[in-house]
Amino acid sequence: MTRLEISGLSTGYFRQRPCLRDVNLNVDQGELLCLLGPNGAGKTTLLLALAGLIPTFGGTVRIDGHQVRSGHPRSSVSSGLVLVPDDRALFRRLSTEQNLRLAVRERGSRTVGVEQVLEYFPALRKRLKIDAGRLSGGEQQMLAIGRAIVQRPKVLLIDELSMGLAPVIVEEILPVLRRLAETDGTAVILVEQHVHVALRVADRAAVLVHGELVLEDSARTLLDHPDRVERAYLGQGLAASGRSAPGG
Ligand SMILES: Nc1ncnc2c1ncn2[C@@H]1O[C@H](COP(=O)(O)OP(=O)(O)OP(=O)(O)O)[C@@H](O)[C@H]1O
Repeated sequence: MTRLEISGLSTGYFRQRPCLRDVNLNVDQGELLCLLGPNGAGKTTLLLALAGLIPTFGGTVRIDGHQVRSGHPRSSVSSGLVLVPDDRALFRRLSTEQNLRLAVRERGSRTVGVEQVLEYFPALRKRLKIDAGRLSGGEQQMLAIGRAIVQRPKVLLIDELSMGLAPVIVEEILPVLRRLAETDGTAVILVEQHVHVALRVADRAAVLVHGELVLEDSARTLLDHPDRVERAYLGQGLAASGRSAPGG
């Protein structure tokens, strides 16, 4: 079943000069899609638009068939969409536990308890009383995703999951997203700069270049044919962007 349906979406920071043009993308219930693309392609912009944090200039976004009001973060949140931004948006001076409890309180009845988050991320159990600002980068990312999990998102958007994290930590976090998709039916969009890592965990991948989706296929197919992703990037100069090459 299609959970997230993006049709003809155009968005950006200036109406006269949209960064994204006519984006069409569907994500199914329980599906994990990785969104790839070189620097400045518009990946973050797409997530911000879906979360209602920047305006859209055309097109529609639907979750479970219901249209989300564009440019209204509350409409996105009440439709079940949760964004984990690249800065992780934690309350740094509140403890891990307070960060989680606040997320429970913000969302009311549809939430899951703190205990369930600790089942997903046992590493946080010993850090409950520590201020979020004093956690390691990996723990902060776990907490940020934990705050999202509390809200039982229908659609979960994660920007730059592995930024600044050791590979071993990333390997600990990614299976949680898989589990969330499989057990709760969450549709996940993961923006990830390590192409190979992303393709290994995702069901499907989409490559955004210059604000347009230029490639969409199953992650398995693209893992077997990394040249296709490479070619999509190459128009934008993969080497110059500093991104890790597919397979790297
Ligand atoms: N606040 C802003 N105001 C104006 N233009 C912006 C703003 N943020 C981003 N842009 C521009 O929008 C375009 C898309 O940027 P975006 O950050 O979405 O790309 P990205 O694919 O997420 O790149 P990266 O991987 O480097 O984060 C770029 O040309 C960027 O310069």
